[in-house]
Amino acid sequence: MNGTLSSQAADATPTLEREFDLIVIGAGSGGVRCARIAASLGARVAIVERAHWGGTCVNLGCVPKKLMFYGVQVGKAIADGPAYGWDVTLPQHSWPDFKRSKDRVIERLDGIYVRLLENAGVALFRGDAALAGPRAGGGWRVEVGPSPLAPERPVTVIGAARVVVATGSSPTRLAIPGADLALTSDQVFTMDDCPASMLVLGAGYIGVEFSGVFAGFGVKTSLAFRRDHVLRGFDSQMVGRLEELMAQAGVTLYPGLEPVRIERASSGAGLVTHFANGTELEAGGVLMATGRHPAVAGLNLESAGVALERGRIVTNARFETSVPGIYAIGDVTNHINLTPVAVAEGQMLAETLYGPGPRDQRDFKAVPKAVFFQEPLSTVGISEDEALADGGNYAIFTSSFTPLSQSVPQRPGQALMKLIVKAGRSPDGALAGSGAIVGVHMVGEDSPDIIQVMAMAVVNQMTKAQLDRVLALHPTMAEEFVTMRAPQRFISAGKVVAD
Ligand SMILES: Cc1cc2nc3c(=O)[nH]c(=O)nc-3n(C[C@H](O)[C@H](O)[C@H](O)COP(=O)(O)OP(=O)(O)OC[C@H]3O[C@@H](n4cnc5c(N)ncnc54)[C@H](O)[C@@H]3O)c2cc1C
Ligand SMILES: NC(=O)c1ccc[n+]([C@@H]2O[C@H](COP(=O)([O-])OP(=O)(O)OC[C@H]3O[C@@H](n4cnc5c(N)ncnc54)[C@H](O)[C@@H]3O)[C@@H](O)[C@H]2O)c1
Repeated sequence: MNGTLSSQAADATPTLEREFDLIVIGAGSGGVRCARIAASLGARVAIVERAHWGGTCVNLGCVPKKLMFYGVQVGKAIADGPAYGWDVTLPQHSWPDFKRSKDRVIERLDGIYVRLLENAGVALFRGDAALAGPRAGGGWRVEVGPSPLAPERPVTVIGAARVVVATGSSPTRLAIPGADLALTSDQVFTMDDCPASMLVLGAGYIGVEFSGVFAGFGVKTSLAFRRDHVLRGFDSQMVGRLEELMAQAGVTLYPGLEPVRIERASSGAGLVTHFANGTELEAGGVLMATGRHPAVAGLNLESAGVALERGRIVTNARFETSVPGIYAIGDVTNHINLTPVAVAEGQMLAETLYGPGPRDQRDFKAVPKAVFFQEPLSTVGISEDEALADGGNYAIFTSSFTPLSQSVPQRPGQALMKLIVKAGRSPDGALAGSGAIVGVHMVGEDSPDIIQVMAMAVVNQMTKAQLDRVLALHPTMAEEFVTMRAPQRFISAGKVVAD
């Protein structure tokens, strides 16, 4: 994969071997985009990757997770088959078979990333990168050493006027005894088989998504979390609906539990997790989904003077760190840890450094998000909780219904959709909800695709009155968003004023 390095001498002496205009550390979502665009704008670019081309999203994140999500949907479709007249027997899911298929797709994608970079003229270096001090005449030296996937590589030093740190983030393990017995999401993607039961710790994105995957693949699944509800920062009514769907999907929810210790079960091959209130839960495996931390270890950032704050690299709006010539993008800045954000940052930085400036100004305030549970929760803009907290006037439109697709197999579970609209007062003082659409939320099938489109309305400040001009496309789930007529309630000065 790494033609650039194959011709290097096996001499371990770190001499300045090649010079570039830009060195990008980390070939993930942000780094690859930044390197490709900078090279296309005429810069001489090197990219260093210690593990997988394409980074977390392609190898240990969004893509394999979405393949698992699809795998679960296939199982549901097979289960619905008899009700629709198909003669099917529900087979057992085979994790090893699925893993082989998934790995083939990821391997192909890794190859595509290498070709994209090479075709753009970027020099690829496989190894562990660290800042190695200033370069004579300005800029920085970067040392590329052995890494777990390139253990034999000699140390190379390359130099450039500018360095972009795009090293992403890594899973965090809680500092509790036995934490090493638990898996992280990285290991779930690479494990050869899945235990018959799984306990997931932590109910953020990864905890909720993997609970849906395990339960959907027939694994007995429990989810234990510290707070009263899953997913912090989302609209609480939507979270409530998601929790109903999680329970219907067979995920046992254990709120209010703080893990304190994990140990091997005395009987069998399972693990017992102990919680602060004395509760003990046993399962074949434990997934620790308790957050991620910026990947800054070993980069020598402190000795270069790069300012960190709670482990993340501090940058300004131009992605500049505290040290001239060193920039940072993506998860390592812990800004908004999503692939499209890292990609947009990489593109904007390359266009700023080697072009006339960013071609487009992205809106980082209304970022569409989806949590890919079996019925995903998707959202853009403000939640009803935020509308209540900000003291303004809002109209809340909702629609709750059983999707048509579920009627034949009589599968339980209701979709929920919500529009949050700025409200004004008519001359008689009554609230009227026809202003800007500031929040759109949905729990249900296809919600990520529907919310992606509705994000256009929020980002471009479309009004509810404009949305009302759109005819429905029938029969679809999405049509509910253009057929909501009367608000369920208004919010004014932090209070619900009509229901
Ligand atoms: C399980 C999971 C599911 C996710 N699902 C989604 C989703 O559905 N949608 C979404 O938008 N986001 C999702 N994310 C988040 C998304 O993957 C990240 O926000 C995104 O990958 C960040 O891109 P990045 O370029 O900042 O870093 P990364 O993609 O993490 O890339 C950083 C790269 O730097 C390399 N690196 C680190 N240190 C060094 C070093 N010293 N030398 C050389 N190389 C180094 C790493 O090996 C890695 O390849 C998910 C994340 C996880 C973990
Ligand atoms: N669909 C997506 O877009 C997607 C999917 C996965 C991950 N991501 C990105 O990756 C990031 C990381 O995901 P994540 O799920 O690892 O993190 P998260 O921050 O979303 O959730 C972490 C969970 O761990 C819990 N936790 C933290 N410390 C704990 C402790 N000491 N004891 C018990 N529980 C504790 C938190 O309360 C929370 O429930 C996300 O914030 C998101 O930006 C996005």
